[in-house]
Amino acid sequence: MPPAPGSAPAITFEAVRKEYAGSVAVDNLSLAVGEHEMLVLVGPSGCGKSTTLRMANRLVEPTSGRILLGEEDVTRADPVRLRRRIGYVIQHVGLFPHRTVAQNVATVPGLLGWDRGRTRRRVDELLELVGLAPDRYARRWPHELSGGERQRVGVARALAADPPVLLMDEPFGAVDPVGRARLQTEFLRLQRELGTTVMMVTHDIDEAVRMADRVVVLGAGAHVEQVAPPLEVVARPASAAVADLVGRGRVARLLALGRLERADLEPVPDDGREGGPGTRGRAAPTADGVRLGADAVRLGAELGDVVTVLTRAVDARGTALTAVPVVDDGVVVGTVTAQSVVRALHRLTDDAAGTG
Ligand SMILES: Nc1ncnc2c1ncn2[C@@H]1O[C@H](COP(=O)(O)OP(=O)(O)OP(=O)(O)O)[C@@H](O)[C@H]1O
Repeated sequence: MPPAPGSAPAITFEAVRKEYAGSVAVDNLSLAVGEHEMLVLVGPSGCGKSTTLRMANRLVEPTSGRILLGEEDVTRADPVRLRRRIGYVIQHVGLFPHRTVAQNVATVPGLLGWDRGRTRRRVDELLELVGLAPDRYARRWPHELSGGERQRVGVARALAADPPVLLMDEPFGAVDPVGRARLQTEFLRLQRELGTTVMMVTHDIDEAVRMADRVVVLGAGAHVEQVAPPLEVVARPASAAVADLVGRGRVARLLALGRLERADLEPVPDDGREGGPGTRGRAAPTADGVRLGADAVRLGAELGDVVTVLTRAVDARGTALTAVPVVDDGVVVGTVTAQSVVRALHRLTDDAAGTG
């Protein structure tokens, strides 16, 4: 979610600059992460993503500018205390090899001086949350886990003391594509449930558009090319650099993010026999060219799902149908064809260019 009007952002970067030995990694970054927001930074290698993230928990000190956590200036906060309030997950999760899964997850509660009972309950709860049954996993050692399981333990460890803010640097980078998609979905569920504010770094635009409330596309020196919800970044790239990043597979991404609207639909055909002019709007009519039932799609459906239904729809004789009814609240409100999907793609992209 973008920051709610009037509420203080969870993290604010104000004209932040970072130089390493005279070379500029982050030039002049101003950015705000809303409370409970999932903000994803994406951009080419070396553009300053990790440096940006690491300045928020003072693993890296800014050369100039301010970073606020809520209203507190992190550059003045005690770094150790700060890091207990901010969870941090990195690609190769960095579990302590000589500590069990439970001991790893209990790291921050231990530092905070929680008693054993409370810590144990929290560890079990967190392991359940990330899908690792405590009785099977709590006593295992990191080397006895798969890469995906290690990553889950890393997430559980970062969330153990329920930090309001979580920083994640390529958290799923080391996991295979199938495991990765599952972890992304589960992580999003967890983040929504806990309301954690997350700032995440990835170089994978698909991961960014899949997970973010807002995507931040960065160029060299952490120059902000665009900050917008995923659909807008894909449909309306704000610069050539963003267009480049989303260019390959853009249509597939638009299909995954865009939804079917009334303006995209064709009328219900009026064949003069069945229903006549009154066909439209009636629940489940049957008319030639429009077969209702399994092949209807909902208004608001994901465009990709609409295409799937369209490519599979056949009539009683097995002949491919070119139009599929669209239902809203149990009422047929029109039909969708390949042409309607193309129209929807134009709507999404033309709107952006201010021409549609
Ligand atoms: N400790 C350091 N000392 C000197 N230069 C550094 C240091 N850390 C990063 N840099 C440089 O700062 C720039 C930004 O690095 P950073 O790791 O923030 O980029 P990134 O966008 O996260 O890259 P990647 O996607 O490859 O991880 C790079 O040019 C990098 O070489």
